[in-house]
Amino acid sequence: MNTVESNTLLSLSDVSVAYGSKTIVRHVSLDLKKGDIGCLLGPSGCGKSTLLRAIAGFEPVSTGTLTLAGKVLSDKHSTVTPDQRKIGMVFQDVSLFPHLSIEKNIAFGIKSQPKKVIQERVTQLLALIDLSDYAKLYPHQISGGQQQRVALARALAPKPELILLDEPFSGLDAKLRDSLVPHVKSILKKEKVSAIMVSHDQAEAFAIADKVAVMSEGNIHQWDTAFNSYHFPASKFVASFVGESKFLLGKICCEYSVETALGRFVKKMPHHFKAGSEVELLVRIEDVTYSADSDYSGKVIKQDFHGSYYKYELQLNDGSTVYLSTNAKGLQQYQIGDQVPLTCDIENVVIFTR
Ligand SMILES: Nc1ncnc2c1ncn2[C@@H]1O[C@H](COP(=O)(O)OP(=O)(O)OP(=O)(O)O)[C@@H](O)[C@H]1O
Repeated sequence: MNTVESNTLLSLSDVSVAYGSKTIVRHVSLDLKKGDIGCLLGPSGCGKSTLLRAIAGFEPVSTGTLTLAGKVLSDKHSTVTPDQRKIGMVFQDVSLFPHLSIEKNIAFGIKSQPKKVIQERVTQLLALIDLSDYAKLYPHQISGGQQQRVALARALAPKPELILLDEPFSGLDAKLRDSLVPHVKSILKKEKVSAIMVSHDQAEAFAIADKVAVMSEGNIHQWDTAFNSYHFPASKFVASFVGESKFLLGKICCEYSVETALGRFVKKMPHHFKAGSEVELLVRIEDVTYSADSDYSGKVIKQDFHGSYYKYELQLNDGSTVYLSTNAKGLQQYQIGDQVPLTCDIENVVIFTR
């Protein structure tokens, strides 16, 4: 067995999942390394939870093989039951046992173990989630964020090989989420447990995950680091779902460059389009800036206030549009219909077929 294989904890090979005759997850393959956190990221209804439920063992696979630590959990012929999978789960609605104290909630999955072992593990987990002083309280006496940490500790108690988190932060307000996401990440890393989380929020996925699977309509478009998903999107869907971006109409000039309404852009590596091909070029909001003496300009067709910045949508002379953001403290603000001089500076030129 080579190093790559021995480092793999969870492996999905050509996995499909169907409800009756309706296929929801389509031929998905991915490997998750031991200790890594993966995130299934995609719009509502794309099949994230269905895939998570198949990993947990609540849904059978209709094609492919799912293995954990080299052991087949599901294939077309057999399936290991959820309780035999050594997988812990944390759901969006925390579902702690209301009649049990925090420490008894955490101990729930290990109650058949010797008393001393239970005590040690619960004490260790209470410290890990920063709730050592809350052991005797009941779920209704602690906040939503604290309840979510207890749910995580309860799932971690039996030392599962993998933790599955289904939208664990979506019931929480934005500020609490911002502080809880890095906290949960550090808990998972300290426990050295691998995890797969489901999210439809890019910022949340990027903040927690080592690898992100960008999904739509049951397909994984890209299973990669957050950095690569952002800077080297594998498909137009990934490019548009991750980050704030638009696509410029373009025409290929030679093997390195493309001509657009905001000038010519040159790739570092040759592309594979024929000269003359009509294409689309990814332009992120941060690529476009105001530039007083530019030869290029766009007309403001939309304006949104985001507190610290304004976001404008500008139409170029060929009909394509780009985003521009300006610091809301600045004096320079534009009205609908204003013509704004622009430059566009793109670090990694990403081109798609039109
Ligand atoms: N038990 C079920 N029986 C039949 N269809 C289902 C079942 N559960 C989910 N679906 C359908 O499968 C599709 C994918 O649902 P799923 O919950 O996996 O998506 P999701 O990406 O997790 O969405 P969300 O972010 O809204 O939770 C949806 O069209 C949904 O209606």
